[in-house]
Amino acid sequence: MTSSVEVEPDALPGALSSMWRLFKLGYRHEPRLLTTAFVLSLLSALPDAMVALWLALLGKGVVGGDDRLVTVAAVGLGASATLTWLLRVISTRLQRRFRDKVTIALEGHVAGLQARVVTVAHQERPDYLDRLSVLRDQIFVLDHLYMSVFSTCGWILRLGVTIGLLMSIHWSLALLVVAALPTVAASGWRPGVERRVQEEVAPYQRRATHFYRLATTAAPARELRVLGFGSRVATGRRTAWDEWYRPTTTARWASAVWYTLAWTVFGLGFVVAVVWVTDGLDGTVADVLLVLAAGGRLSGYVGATVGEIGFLRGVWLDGSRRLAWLEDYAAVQRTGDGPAPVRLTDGIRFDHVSFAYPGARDRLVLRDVSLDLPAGSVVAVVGENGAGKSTLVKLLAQMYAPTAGHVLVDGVPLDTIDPEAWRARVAGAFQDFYRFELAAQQSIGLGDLPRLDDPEAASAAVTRAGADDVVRRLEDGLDTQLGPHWPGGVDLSFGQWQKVALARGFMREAPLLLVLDEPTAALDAETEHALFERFAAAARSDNVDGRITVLVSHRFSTVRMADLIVVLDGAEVAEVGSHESLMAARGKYAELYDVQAASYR
Ligand SMILES: Nc1ncnc2c1ncn2[C@@H]1O[C@H](COP(=O)(O)OP(=O)(O)OP(=O)(O)O)[C@@H](O)[C@H]1O
Repeated sequence: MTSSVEVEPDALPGALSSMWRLFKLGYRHEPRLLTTAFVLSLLSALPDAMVALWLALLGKGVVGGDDRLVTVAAVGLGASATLTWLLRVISTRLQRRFRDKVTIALEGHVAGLQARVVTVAHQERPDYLDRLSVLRDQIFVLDHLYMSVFSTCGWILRLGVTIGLLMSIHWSLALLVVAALPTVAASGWRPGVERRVQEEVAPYQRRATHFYRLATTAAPARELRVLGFGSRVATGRRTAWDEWYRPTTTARWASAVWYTLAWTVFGLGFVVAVVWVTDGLDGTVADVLLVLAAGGRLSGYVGATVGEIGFLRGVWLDGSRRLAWLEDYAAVQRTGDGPAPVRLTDGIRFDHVSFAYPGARDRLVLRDVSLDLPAGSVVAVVGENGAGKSTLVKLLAQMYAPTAGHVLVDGVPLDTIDPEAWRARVAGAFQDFYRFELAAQQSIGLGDLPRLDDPEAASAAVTRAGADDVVRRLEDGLDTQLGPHWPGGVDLSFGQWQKVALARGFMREAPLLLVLDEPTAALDAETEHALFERFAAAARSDNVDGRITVLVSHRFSTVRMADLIVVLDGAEVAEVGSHESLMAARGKYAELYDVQAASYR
């Protein structure tokens, strides 16, 4: 068992180890394609690198009048050209196949990892979102890493052959590579600088994208028009875009200057080498031709190697490091492995629980909360907006672990229980529910995966959620496709979607914890009241498992029927008790109740 959900690997893992992990992943999915693509990309490098040798031999043959040598060199040149083309075509086709297949595997892997993380911090923390945005939005580019590594190896092989050819004239010509070192150094250093700048300004890029979506998608379209802030959105996008673009281009321009300086050094070195072979070594025509051909190609190869390594470090490697980080993150998030209880006998206890959201550690959202939720009870949580009600519910559902203190289930710390086992015994509906645009049967059945396609279970859940009227109006009943974006799909009103979400929350028949976090906010007060009356009655009569129902609501007419009411105020528990005892105490609850009751008079 690992210790805590709060262990978070903050730094991105090393580049080489991340790349190695990505290769192992590719090999696991496509061993043969990966190996063949790699070997072919090496093979296709060889004939190209040999061209310098054939040119030198051709020159020597022509100058010395050696027809045999001319023929050999000409055949060599022809064969090199043909093989370079042929191997490149085959290798490109193969690589494309490998990329298609590995992209599908990678997408599945990343989606699986993100869904497997037991907490939701990585989807709520801005710094993690920035880190993961590349993986989420551009997962398809990760497969370029493989190609980039293959090409880099190909270019390095060409470089090796070319240096060997130069050394066949004189060993010191290998020093030409030293003149290329500044270009290598620049390509190792500048992409890192550019990447850091990009990471710094990533929030602006996300904001620009957010504004773009605001301006171009259907959901905010009505408010955008009625409130008339369309032009503000456009200006906001422009500003965010500038905030992203300016530092990015400055860094790119600085890189361009450094690269130019580095290449100037190489150019000078090349000129010195040619002059030295001609004058210093009194080289033959073949030597001069070889140093010209090989040296010229050397610059091309160094350029390509450096460019490829730059891409590799700047883009592709970065993606693999993010993926490795996500893998580590998902791995340490595994928490308790203990079984979930079969039934609750005592209940759930908050023992001096404090909580601050990751990324905002200095702001306690819950402070030293101690609370007993007795088995079999209906508990209502009330408090003003932002008081911490939903956060309390998130801790109960193990979306987060407390920053301090413990949540105990029948005396057992919740973080020692396997989150999946615990969540299998949790059911509920939330105010920020998701509209699953599937057939109604599945949109509801998702609430209990093993019974996804079970119409009887879905119908029972619909009745429990008081959503019969919604299903009755659907032309094909539970078989109706929901969501206007799909063929034959119907859209529902917000309240109807909320009832579908509520039915989904009621799919599980014997949860130990039923969480209702303002799931009926869009329904009228009377409907909500009637619904909760039924829930409360069911919780009291048919509750052999000691199920605890936790209800978050702003409506006191609903809240008053709970056995226990918890009043949160400023991150702390202000009061706990039944409606009657809290009214008698004339504290915060009575004050809030009276305000609401007065508005109904
Ligand atoms: N993911 C998050 N990251 C950082 N802070 C958060 C996050 N979610 C909520 N908060 C903050 O925690 C505080 C409590 O939020 P919470 O959603 O628990 O309140 P609530 O009582 O449910 O409010 P409401 O009645 O409006 O739903 C708020 O100040 C909110 O800004």
